[in-house]
Amino acid sequence: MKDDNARLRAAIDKLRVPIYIKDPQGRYLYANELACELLERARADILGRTDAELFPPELARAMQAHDQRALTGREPVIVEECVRLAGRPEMNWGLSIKQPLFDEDGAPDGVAGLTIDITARKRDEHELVALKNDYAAILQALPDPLFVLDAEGRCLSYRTPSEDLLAAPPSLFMGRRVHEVLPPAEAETCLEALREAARVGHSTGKVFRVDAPGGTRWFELSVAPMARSAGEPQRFNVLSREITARKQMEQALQERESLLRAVVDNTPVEYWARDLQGRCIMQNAMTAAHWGDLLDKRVGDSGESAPVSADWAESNRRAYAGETLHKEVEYEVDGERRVFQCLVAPIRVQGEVMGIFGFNQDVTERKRQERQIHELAFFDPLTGLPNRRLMYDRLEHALSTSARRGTEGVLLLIDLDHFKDLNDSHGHDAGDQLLVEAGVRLNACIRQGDTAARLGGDEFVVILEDIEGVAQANTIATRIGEALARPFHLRCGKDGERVVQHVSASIGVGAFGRGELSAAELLRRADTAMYQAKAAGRNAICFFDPAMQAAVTERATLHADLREAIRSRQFELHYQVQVDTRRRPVGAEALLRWRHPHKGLLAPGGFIELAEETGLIVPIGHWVLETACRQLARWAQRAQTAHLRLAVNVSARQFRQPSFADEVRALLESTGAPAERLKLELTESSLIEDAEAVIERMQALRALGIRFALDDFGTGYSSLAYLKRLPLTQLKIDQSFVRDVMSDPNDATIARTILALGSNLGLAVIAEGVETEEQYDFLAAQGCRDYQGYLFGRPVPMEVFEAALAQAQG
Ligand SMILES: Nc1nc2c(ncn2[C@@H]2O[C@@H]3COP(=O)(O)O[C@H]4[C@@H](O)[C@H](n5cnc6c(=O)[nH]c(N)nc65)O[C@@H]4COP(=O)(O)O[C@H]3[C@H]2O)c(=O)[nH]1
Repeated sequence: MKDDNARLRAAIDKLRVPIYIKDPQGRYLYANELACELLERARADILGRTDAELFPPELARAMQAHDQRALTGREPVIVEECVRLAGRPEMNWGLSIKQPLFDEDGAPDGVAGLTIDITARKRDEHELVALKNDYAAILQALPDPLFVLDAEGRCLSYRTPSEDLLAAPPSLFMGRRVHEVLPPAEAETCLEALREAARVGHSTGKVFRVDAPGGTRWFELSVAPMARSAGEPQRFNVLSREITARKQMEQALQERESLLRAVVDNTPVEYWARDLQGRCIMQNAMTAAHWGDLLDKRVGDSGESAPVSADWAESNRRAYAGETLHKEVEYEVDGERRVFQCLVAPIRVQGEVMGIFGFNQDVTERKRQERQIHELAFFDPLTGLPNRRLMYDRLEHALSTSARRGTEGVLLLIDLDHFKDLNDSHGHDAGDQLLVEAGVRLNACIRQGDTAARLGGDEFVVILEDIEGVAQANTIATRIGEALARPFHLRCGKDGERVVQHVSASIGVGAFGRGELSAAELLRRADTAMYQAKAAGRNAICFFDPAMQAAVTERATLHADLREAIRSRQFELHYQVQVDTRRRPVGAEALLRWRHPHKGLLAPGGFIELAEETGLIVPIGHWVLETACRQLARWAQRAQTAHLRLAVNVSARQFRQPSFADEVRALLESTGAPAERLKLELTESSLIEDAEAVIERMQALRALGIRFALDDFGTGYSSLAYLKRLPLTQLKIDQSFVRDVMSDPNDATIARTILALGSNLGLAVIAEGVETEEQYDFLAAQGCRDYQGYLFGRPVPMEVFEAALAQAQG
């Protein structure tokens, strides 16, 4: 027995639980090894001491109080105590059991105690409490309802900041499965969220809807499975967030986008939009039809031609920079050129450019219709010429321009003679053909900028702007009359029988540019003149203005007389002597005269211009050259005259004849005139057109020995560089400079300059129109070597010239 007690005592001593026994006064009677270890004292140091001597006062007081309670209560006291033991910095928790001890008489005999270390459990408990607090705080802060559902979707509990956030009153869903509360499809969505959460650990984004009295409400679920112990059924935390507002916004956006799409897709325009990177982010069906699928592509990726692409790139660049552009472009669609009106503009979000968009509207058809309308409104459908309205418009414009610029113009009113007869005999179709052809001929007779219009029926109007006097008007009117007089080849009847039709025109001319005149008044004048032409037997041109008419008539007469003059050889040549510094005759200039049967001897000033205009100068010039060559040949045979040169004026028109050089060569041959004695006087105007041909022609003649003088030098605009290239031998100072050489310093300077220039270019210079000794002296002082003018002799017939020559030589 004694051994057993000893073994028990040894075992208690070794137990890894602190065990102690105290006497009724609280003195330790026993402390096992671990108790001594924890107090870090030797057993002998502990035994006989009280808690007050071993522990901090507060702990000691508590321990004594527990002991006392056990003794008083006569039953064990179990307390949890927090002890900070020496050598252990952290708090330690112990579960102490205080067993009161009694002697045989039942009197208190002390306390036996043991303490179990519950520090770890206590720490867990603390953490759990903290976690619970956190959880509660999170739940508190949750803006959305949180449900706990089982795997069948039964609501086990819920928590919500407000019942308004619930899809239904709690009474409706608490303890119920989702299928009992929601329509099948929505319930299935919820269950699917639970299944997914069970499978992968969470589920987010599943949306179900509820048709509530106030309208449809949407909820988005976030589901997480709850932790469970073995054998526990699966439960889920389900967060249900109401997203009705977002859904409504999405829906509104979708509706708007659908609306926009519907509009954009059904509007007959191309629509596209690009993001900031230039990629196409939207296109409508029409854009796709024209350009193919552009989505994600940039400008240039869809096979446009380089210029189109460059143009677009530039427009896009400007739109990205914030500009809105409206433009009209033309490009090819399915091999056909079409016109598009385009808008390119920035897409702004809160003021910032986030991309660009554009519309391209195919306006080809509209343009065509507009053109058609314009043509119908302003052009005669038969001939395509401007109609009366457009003619009036142009006439008003011409009148104001001529008033502003001080230029002259005329209006021709043209009526086809006997046109009605053609209509009656060959039908309207033939008449129409003739009118169309007449329109074409009218247009061919006028310059660009002039107007030929059809007033209606067989009446046409031609507006000639900026003309040089009545002569030019008459020339064009005559040309028109001649053009219309050419035969018309028409097809008549069903068989298309060919008919040749001749018509003539009566033309009335009204002039404008001199004083105020309205369009209506001008037209009325032309109309009056046109009736005069009709009255004069048709096929005629009549001018409204009597003075004008007189001038035209006079010109017409002169023209006829000129023709007759050529036929009946009414021309003569007079010769004006040319002298050197010592006033010795060195030659003559042949000058044309016309011995008119009624008007007497006429100087060229009265007819040479008309001869030029009408081309009659060509045969006249030929006669002059031939006569001059004969004269030269005669001079060549006599020693007194063999050295003389003969200068002959050649008009521009005559010189431009391609056959001119051959003609001169043939004349030299046929007459035997010495070429080196012949001098052709050309004016600057003959030389400016078609420079290369002129030079070539001059060189061909120069090669024969013929010399060239440049007449009227200084009055034209020829560049010196060009003149240098011409094979000239002489410059002629125009008489206009010589006339005032003594009184006008400018003319003196010009004369001096021409002389210096001639010397520099190696050209002889002759001064014409020398009338006084002073002029002669001045020119001589400037180095002039040759002269012509009344001072030395007037133009005279050959007999007179030769007599004067003999006298001078004699
Ligand atoms: N006031 C004044 N006048 C003088 C004096 N000396 C000569 N004249 C005139 O000046 C003109 C010189 O001829 P032009 O400059 O070749 O100017 C010529 C020439 O351009 C042209 N012309 C004359 N004959 C012909 C010809 O056969 N063929 C061509 N194509 N044109 C000719 O007609 C123009 C005028 O010829 P004309 O009336 O004969 O007038 C001549 C002549 O009579 C003078 O001291 N004082």
